[in-house]
Amino acid sequence: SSNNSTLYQQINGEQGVEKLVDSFINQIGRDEQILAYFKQTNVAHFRQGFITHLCSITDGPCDYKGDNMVDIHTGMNIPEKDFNRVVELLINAMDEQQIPQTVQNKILSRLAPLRPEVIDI
Ligand code: HEM
Repeated sequence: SSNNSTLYQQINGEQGVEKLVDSFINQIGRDEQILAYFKQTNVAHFRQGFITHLCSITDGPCDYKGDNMVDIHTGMNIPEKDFNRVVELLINAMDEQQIPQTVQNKILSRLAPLRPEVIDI
């Protein structure tokens, strides 16, 4: 059982997080509706920031030092529908990386509280 390991270890550490974020970015690249939000984005910067943030919220050895979620997403006016779509794209990426369902659910439950920091601001 992996009950004694961090969520970060359960997604295969640094290499696992990098692969997951690359799959996620690929998913975004194939979704016109969501891709539109990223038109002005430096993808390399987004990739590194998302990797560090994910490492941090899965109790990995990272300290996310980027802007907070509210500051980053303010002015994007993201509706709930698009938030839900991004969650779907992340699930697709986790499926692609064959992350077990139980582990996926734990990751999603750590992202859920951030919802009000991202939606409609
Ligand atoms: C819980 C959900 C979410 C989390 C945890 C999250 C996290 C992040 C993080 C950590 C970054 C910064 C990466 C960096 O350091 O540059 C970022 C940037 C960004 N996010 Fe989110 N995000 C979420 C939901 C969304 C949604 C739903 C959208 C759009 C539909 C979105 C659009 C963006 C865009 C466009 C950027 C890049 C901003 C820029 O160009 O500087 N995010 N997000």
